[in-house]
Amino acid sequence: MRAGARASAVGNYVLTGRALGKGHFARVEEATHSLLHHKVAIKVIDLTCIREEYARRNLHREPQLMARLGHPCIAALYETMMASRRRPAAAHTLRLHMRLLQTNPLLINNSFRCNFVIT
Ligand SMILES: Nc1ncnc2c1ncn2[C@@H]1O[C@H](COP(=O)(O)OP(=O)(O)OP(=O)(O)O)[C@@H](O)[C@H]1O
Repeated sequence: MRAGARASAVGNYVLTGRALGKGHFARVEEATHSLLHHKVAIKVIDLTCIREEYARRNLHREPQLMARLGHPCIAALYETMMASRRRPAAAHTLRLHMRLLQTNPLLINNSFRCNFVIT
């Protein structure tokens, strides 16, 4: 954990303070399960940044797809969680708890090809 950073918990997971990456609407952070001690990646999607009605309506498509897939190229999804700091009824983040990939998932080894199409 970074010097001066405070440990914060998401359910049973404690954020380690290590940022794994950043996408358009999300940041991805490393966390450790407080009882099982295994590490996961938590993708925190900021719902307040999503303005398009289409994107809001289809918010759960990514996790629904992830939950159906099992492949070494795709991080397994463990759990999803809607969260709000103040009002639980007005969730402002969607969190995806997934397998921590040890290498950058965007670097694809030339000797390995994914032979499937997601429709
Ligand atoms: N399961 C994971 N384990 C380790 N690092 C991860 C994992 N998932 C994502 N990351 C890191 O976080 C970065 C951002 O992930 P995210 O899924 O938000 O990005 P993206 O797909 O590139 O962006 P977007 O979905 O906004 O187009 C990735 O490029 C990767 O470096």
